[in-house]
This record gives sequence, structure tokens and C-alpha cells, in this order.
Amino acid sequence: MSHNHHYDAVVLGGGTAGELVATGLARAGRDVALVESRLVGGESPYFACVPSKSLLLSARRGESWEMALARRDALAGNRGDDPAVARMAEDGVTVLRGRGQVLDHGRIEVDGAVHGFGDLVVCTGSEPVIPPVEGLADVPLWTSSEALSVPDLPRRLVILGGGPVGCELAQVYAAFGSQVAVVEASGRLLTAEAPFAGEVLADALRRMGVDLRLGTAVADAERKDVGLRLWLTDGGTLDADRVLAAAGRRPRVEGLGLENLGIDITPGQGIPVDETCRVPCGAGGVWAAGDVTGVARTTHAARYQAQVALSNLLGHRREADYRAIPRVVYTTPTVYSVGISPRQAEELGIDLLTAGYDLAATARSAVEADERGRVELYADPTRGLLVGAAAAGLHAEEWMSEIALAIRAETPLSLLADVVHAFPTHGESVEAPLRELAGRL
Ligand SMILES: Cc1cc2nc3c(=O)[nH]c(=O)nc-3n(C[C@H](O)[C@H](O)[C@H](O)COP(=O)(O)OP(=O)(O)OC[C@H]3O[C@@H](n4cnc5c(N)ncnc54)[C@H](O)[C@@H]3O)c2cc1C
Ligand SMILES: NC(=O)c1ccc[n+]([C@@H]2O[C@H](COP(=O)([O-])OP(=O)(O)OC[C@H]3O[C@@H](n4cnc5c(N)ncnc54)[C@H](O)[C@@H]3O)[C@@H](O)[C@H]2O)c1
Repeated sequence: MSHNHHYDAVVLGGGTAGELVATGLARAGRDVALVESRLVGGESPYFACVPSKSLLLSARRGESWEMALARRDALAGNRGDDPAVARMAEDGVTVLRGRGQVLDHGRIEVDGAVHGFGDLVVCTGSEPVIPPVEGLADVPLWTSSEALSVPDLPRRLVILGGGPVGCELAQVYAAFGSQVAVVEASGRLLTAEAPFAGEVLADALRRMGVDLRLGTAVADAERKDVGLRLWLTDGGTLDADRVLAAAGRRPRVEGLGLENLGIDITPGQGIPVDETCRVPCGAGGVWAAGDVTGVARTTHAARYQAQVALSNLLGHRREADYRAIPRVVYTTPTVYSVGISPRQAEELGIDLLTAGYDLAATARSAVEADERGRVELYADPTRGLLVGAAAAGLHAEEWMSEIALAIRAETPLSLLADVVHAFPTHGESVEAPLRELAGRL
């Protein structure tokens, strides 16, 4: 085994989080290597956020499948990472291609070569969960990566899971003409979010012809001469040409050699990090950011954690605050959630005060000729503060940002209730619920 260079820091995994940390360290003058086994840039630009948002927009615009594919692939850089690698080189980051595995503190092996490091930053992301269903391995199966990178448009598609991935891709494939069914084990879509949000989305998907099978799961799968058949636990069956597993993702923590640093790894669970994104372990100098931490699995959360880790690595103490990280499903209508959800409040024993407003009552809805949607705001009466919100409505990802700021800044409700919104906007919809909450507290 050859022994190579000693780096001030090695960043393991070159996705959103890894790129940001590596670039920041190099710009600060550190000698840094980024270890990446697949594509520098990770999931988001090539297989996740960018291609899915591109297809959703093409669907909304009524483009043809061919146009949508051309646009998707161009935005995803045709899944080539030369520009990203060139950017790394410009910033002074050494890119080490290959699978990295930590040998002990200070040494990592990358495809047979050993490199030394001072600090280690683990940014290995997450991987899709394939439900343990009898026969599923024998049928044509996609994960979101294939669904967002191959050119096929299946005639009949069954999606396992009605979370953000399942809902976004159900809308995409239904819009372009696939016959889509979604099997969701819990009783509703977007289980983690406010119930009304899942209902608004279910209505939108049903109107597009999506067959929603809620409160049931797939028990068995079998390949047929043409396509496949799924048997559901409620006794139903579904025939399809392809199955898409959208049943969640798990932090990628195995096979990285982290146990050699004394880090307690539990398969399926994130690497534990403290508020500075440091991994508490005997070895010291180990950090983690992004999906691998299991804290908040979005690109903006990965960037936030990467910035926190970077700051601390450079000696400027910074603590992460996760109270107002938005969770967005970019369907039409958008589902936007931030802060505490009603389900989390129940788990935490918080008795939320809720005030809501239907978007149909705004002039903007009349202008848009689209009356779908609602906003709900949640306050914690014991603290007298806004702690969460959910909205389902056109472009809610844009006009709900002020609520994220209000939660993060702990802005008094009396002040929020005095904010004036432009007319006619969807943003006006938060005024009445804010006044109501301010009056009740
Ligand atoms: C279909 C889909 C749509 C999404 N849409 C959105 C969205 O619209 N907005 C949003 O905010 N989030 C979205 N997300 C979530 C978002 O993609 C992730 O939160 C984000 O990519 C996480 O970034 P990361 O840096 O933690 O991991 P990744 O981007 O996954 O990067 C990890 C990298 O580590 C590499 N790696 C792993 N192990 C090793 C190893 N041993 N050696 C070398 N390299 C290794 C991998 O190859 C990978 O490149 C979506 C996810 C999916 C699946
Ligand atoms: N716009 C975004 O920000 C965006 C978009 C897509 C994904 N993501 C991220 O990607 C992650 C993964 O998303 P996801 O939707 O795959 O996961 P998820 O965990 O959010 O949802 C998975 C759903 O599948 C259901 N399920 C699990 N096993 C099942 C089975 N055997 N049969 C039927 N249903 C089953 C679960 O009940 C759950 O509702 C999320 O954490 C999310 O943050 C973000």
C-alpha cells in the first residue's frame, strides 16, 4: 500500500456539504483533500433537487417529455462533474477519486493509497431504503436516482412511499402520461407534516389521475410476462411496468471505517454531532455535515451544517440552530413547512395554538384562477411565540420565508401582526392568522 501526502483536513464525500467545507478550508489556506467515489457535487445537482425541480417545472408548463428530458439533462450537466472538479482545483482542493475508508485517526485509505489527515469531515450523504418486500428484487425497480436520470417514461408506474420523493415524482410521471399509483403505508401523504397539507396534495394528485392507496403496503411482488404484479396488505393488487422505491433514505454510515475512530455507528441512523457539527469521539478533530448526520435531510440544511462545521474548523465558534429549517415539497401546489409540526408538538407534549386561513379568500387566488391551499400557523402559548407553520399553495416556497425568519428571530406576535403585505399576494394570507394568534396570547 502506498503512503501519500498528509493533509490538514480530509473531507470524505464530495456532495453539497463536502464541496462547501473543502472549498472553504482551501480558501482559508488549508491543505485539503476531497474524497469522492462517484460525482463531485453529490446527489443534488445530478440525481435529486435539480432534475426533479426541472421536471416539475416542465410538467407545469405543459412541455413535451422530450423537451423536459433535454432541459433536465442540460441543467444536470449531463451528469458530468468536470466543471465541479475544475472549480475545486481553482480553489486549491485536491480531489481524490475513489472510495474512502478511515484506517485510524490520521490515516484514510482511498482505493489502495493511504493519505494522512489532521481533521476529518464526514459528508457521505444518504442512500435510499428498499422496503423488504418478497419478490421486489426480481421486478424492474427504480430509486429516485434512476427516475431522475434515465429517459424512460413507464406506461404504468407504482411508487412505494408518499413522502416528498414519492409525491414529487408521482406528479412528474402522471403529468407526462404515466398511469401512476402511490402506495403509502400510513393513512396519508406527507405523514410528518400537518394533515391538511397531505390532503391538499392528495386532492391535486387524484385530479391528475393518480391512484392513491393509503394505509396499505406491498406484501409481495412478482414479475409477469409483461410487467409485474404487486399484492397489497389490504388484499388489493396493482399491475405495473416499473416500481419506484421512495420509502425513505438512511444516512450512509457503514463501510467508512468510523468505528476505527471509536465512533458508535448504528446502521440506519445518523452520525451523532454536537451543536458545532463536531462528532463527539475520543479521536478529536472529527466533524460531520449533511444527510449523514440524519438531522435535516435537505440541501439547504447540508449547506447550513457545512458552514457551521467550517466556521468551527477555522476556529470561530458557531452553533447550529435547527428551529427554522424549511421543509418543502415542490409539487403544484407547493407544500411548505417550517419549525414544529403538529405531530412533533404532540410528541413533545406541546399544546399548540393554531390559526389558519384558506388561500381562496385572497384576491391573489382569484387572479391566479387557482383557489387551492391553506396556511396554518402554530404558536406555543407557554412561550408566547410562533414556533411552526405549514402552507399548501402556489409558490409557498417563496412567500412563506418571512415565517421562517419570524420563528428563528423569535419575533413578537404583536409585531408580526402589524406587518403589511402587498396586495394582491398570497403573502397576505398570514395576516389574519397572525392577528388571531396575537389576540389569543
Ligand atoms: C429525489 C430527491 C429530491 C430532492 N429534492 C430536494 C430539494 O428540492 N431541495 C432540497 O433542499 N433537498 C432535496 N433533496 C435532498 C438533498 O438531495 C440532500 O439533502 C442533499 O443532496 C444532501 O447533501 P450531502 O452533501 O449530505 O450528501 P450527497 O449529496 O449525497 O453527497 C455525498 C457524497 O459522498 C460520496 N460518498 C459516500 N461515501 C463515500 C466514500 N466512502 N468515499 C467517497 N465518497 C463517498 C457520495 O458519492 C456522494 O457524492 C432531494 C433528495 C432526493 C432523493
Ligand atoms: N423538496 C425537498 O426538499 C425534498 C424532496 C425530496 C426528498 N427530500 C428529502 O429526501 C428524504 C427522503 O424522502 P422520501 O420521500 O424518500 O422519504 P420519507 O421518509 O420522507 O417518506 C417515505 C414514506 O414512505 C412510506 N413507506 C415506508 N415504507 C413503505 C412501504 N414498504 N410501503 C409503502 N410506504 C412506505 C413512509 O410511511 C413515508 O411516508 C427526505 O428526508 C427529504 O427531506 C427533500
